[in-house]
Amino acid sequence: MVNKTTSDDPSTKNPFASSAATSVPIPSLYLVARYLPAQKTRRRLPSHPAGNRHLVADGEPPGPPAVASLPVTTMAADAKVYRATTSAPVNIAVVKYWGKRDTKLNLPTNSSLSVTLSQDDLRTLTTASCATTFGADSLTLNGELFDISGARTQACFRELRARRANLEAADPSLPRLSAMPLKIVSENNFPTAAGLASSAAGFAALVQAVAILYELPDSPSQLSLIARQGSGSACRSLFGGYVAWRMGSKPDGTDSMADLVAPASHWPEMRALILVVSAAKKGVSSTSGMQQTVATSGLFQRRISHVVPASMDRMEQAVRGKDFSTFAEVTMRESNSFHACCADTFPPIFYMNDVSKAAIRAVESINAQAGRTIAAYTFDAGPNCVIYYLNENAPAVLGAFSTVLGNVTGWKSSDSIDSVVKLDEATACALKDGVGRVIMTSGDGQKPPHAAAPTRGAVRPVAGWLRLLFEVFIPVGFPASVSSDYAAYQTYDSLQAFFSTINSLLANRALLEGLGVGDANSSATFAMILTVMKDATSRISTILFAHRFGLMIEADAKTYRFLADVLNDAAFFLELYSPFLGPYGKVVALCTGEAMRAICGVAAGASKAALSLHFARRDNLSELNAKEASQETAVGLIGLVAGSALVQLVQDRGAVLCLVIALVMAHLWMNYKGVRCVQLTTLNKQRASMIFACYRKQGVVPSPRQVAEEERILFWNNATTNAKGAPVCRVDFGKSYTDAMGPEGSRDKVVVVDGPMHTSFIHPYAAGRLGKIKILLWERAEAKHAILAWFMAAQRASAMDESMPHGYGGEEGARHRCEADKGRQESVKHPGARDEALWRQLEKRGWDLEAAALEPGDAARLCADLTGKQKAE
Ligand SMILES: Nc1ncnc2c1ncn2[C@@H]1O[C@H](COP(=O)(O)OP(=O)(O)OP(=O)(O)O)[C@@H](O)[C@H]1O
Ligand SMILES: C[C@@](O)(CCOP(=O)(O)OP(=O)(O)O)CC(=O)O
Repeated sequence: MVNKTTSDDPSTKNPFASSAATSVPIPSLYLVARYLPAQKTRRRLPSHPAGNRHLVADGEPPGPPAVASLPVTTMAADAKVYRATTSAPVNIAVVKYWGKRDTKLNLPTNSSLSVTLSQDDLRTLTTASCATTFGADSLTLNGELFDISGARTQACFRELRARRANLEAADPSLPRLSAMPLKIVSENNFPTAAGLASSAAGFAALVQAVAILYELPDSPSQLSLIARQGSGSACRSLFGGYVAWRMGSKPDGTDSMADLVAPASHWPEMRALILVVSAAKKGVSSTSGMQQTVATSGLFQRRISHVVPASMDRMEQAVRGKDFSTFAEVTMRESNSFHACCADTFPPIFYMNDVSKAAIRAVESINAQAGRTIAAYTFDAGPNCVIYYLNENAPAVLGAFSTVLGNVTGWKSSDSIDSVVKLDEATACALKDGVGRVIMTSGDGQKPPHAAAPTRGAVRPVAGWLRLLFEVFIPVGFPASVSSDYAAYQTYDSLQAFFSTINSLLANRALLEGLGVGDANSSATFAMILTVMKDATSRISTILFAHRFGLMIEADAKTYRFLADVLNDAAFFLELYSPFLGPYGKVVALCTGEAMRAICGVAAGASKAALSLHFARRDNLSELNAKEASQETAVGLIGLVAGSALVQLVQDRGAVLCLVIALVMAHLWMNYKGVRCVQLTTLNKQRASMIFACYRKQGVVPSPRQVAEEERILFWNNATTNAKGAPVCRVDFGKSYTDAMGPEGSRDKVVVVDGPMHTSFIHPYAAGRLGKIKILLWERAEAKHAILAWFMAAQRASAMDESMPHGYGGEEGARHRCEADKGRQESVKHPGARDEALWRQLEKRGWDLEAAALEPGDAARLCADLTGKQKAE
């Protein structure tokens, strides 16, 4: 698969050219290989809006990751720039590599084992190019030229060139890339040389990018032999998941390579929290530090002969058996053993500082309070702490740290953060002072895209195609990068798109017939007028609907998403039957159908945007939208093929009608199932009422999933019921003071009650007529106040009946409540809107208390004037 591009091609603009600390999700469509005419690449690329600090002399920033390059046959070899891009993950060892037995070949004194971290959060992005016109080999790292004369980089270049040269010798038609100078441009989106394994991701990406460029057929293990020579730990970054580097015993190092212990999918619950204590370059590099240890530490000898072999065995078993407690114990012991050897080096090396030690104390305290090992710390050659934990323990582990480090950057959703674990004062202070940033990530690190380039005409293995399909249609980092309801919703959404495509084919045929195609009595002028009218109706409907309902869609996204398709299907029927109507009937049917479709377009677009916002968990909204479009397009294509066959087969009107009815049913059913499984966490009127009713009855807040199961998609009855279960009141937000007070004649019956940041206007209940509570929020009220006001109104309404027409809001209600409370013990008091327990549970259950979904539309606010009276704006 070849993409011939020029620098004018937008895809050559660097989507990643941002500051080194920025974390940008990596697109997973890796099939990009580029052959650029040299004169074109010399033109500067347009500047990146965020600044082009990473653009290099000839405008070749890293582009999107790639896996394959194919030979170019149309241009003279010396007129081209060959280029490939890839990305590689960071790995953090749980059994540490420390010490070399051969410094030239980078052969270790012990085996090691690591967890590959997610590329969504930490990655190196590298572009390798070669051209005869390049002056010499070069490496630009994070925007600056980097010295590549070192033996390790040279060893990588040499090995890679030798392998390419072998390919060229076997097939003389291949361009002689091995003879061309190499230009490497690389970016790390995390601190370099600060003990966060930048050399691992850096050399893995370099080797992989050149391997792709050279189309080397080598496996990751074979490439790990080369990456190892750049930096030992880099050999493990050529794999995702849990990876061992076997030390080997051969003097030439041909058996010192990495292999996969278990893929990330084997233990996908693994998470990592990194406390960035220092992003500065460390004082003693790993390379020199480990050799000082080898030369001077007595402890080190025991480590390599006894400690590590035992650790490797235990760790491999722990990973295979998904035994976190052993995994954690070995991880922490290993980190301690490695740093003890550093301290035993003469002169001693200290990579950890007081903040690192506070992090260790924090982890110990978390484990002690949990009563079992739920977190494990480890430190590479620097003070930054990596804490491994399982997703199920995220609340306890993250909660403990977020309580003290809540103000540093890097926290993702606070959904599951619950601070049950408390850190002692001294530990908390040390962490607060010393941790500058956190990185929340997981052990689902993807390996770099595989370099084995398919030769032309070669058959891609089935697994490869499946992976490619997965990457094209599924968001990067799935399932962690999306909410848990994403997969189910998208499945139903794709199915509904399939049925809808077939339906639209049938409707289109009817539409053409409606316009007069195949009708000898119809004229082109009639068809044109009809088209113009349809178009005008569509545009006007779009504008009117967007104006009237635009603000309401987000709060009731599920309802509007479903309604959109109901309208769409109604439009199908109108179009389908338009050919049987007279000219005026046709005009009315087709224009109405068009208006419905226009409204469907606005409602579906806006509600989909709200749903995507809910699904996106890693700032990946745009990617989700793009993937959604891809999914729908692909399903639409399949639908087109199936539909075309059906349209041919089914011509009879009766059969068409039956088919359309069946398809519409299937389409609506899929839609209904789709929206049903979405577990929105915002509190709209229905969800807020359901939650509060449940809390009042049972003292517990239901989860978003439980609410989603019960929630009405259409026809929600918004009347609040009283203790006897009779509907007594409607609660709503007032549009203005006049609206809240009601008509002049009945204002004397309205009871006005102030609450926290809101005022309720209570219109009494009477037999046969529902009461009404209108809420006006005060100026500066926030989403939480709106929710509280809603709960308080529901609570007031719950006591309404003939004897208490204003519920708890009126005098009689207040008296009643006081007496009732006096007679009751504290413990049996009815749960109420202001209970701390309610708000704690709301947060714990993951409800979003910051989103203003209760007050769709233009919200009115009360503000106090100078005389102290209140008025609505
Ligand atoms: N993107 C990159 N491309 C090529 N080389 C890189 C890249 N990033 C880092 N390196 C190399 O790795 C070196 C840093 O390695 P070093 O071992 O000192 O730190 P680290 O890997 O961040 O920490 P540790 O290995 O202790 O976890 C850099 O000086 C550079 O030579
Ligand atoms: C502490 C470590 O991170 C050491 C990493 O050392 P490097 O791989 O950076 O060393 P060189 O081979 O000299 O480049 C432990 C580990 O990753 O296993």
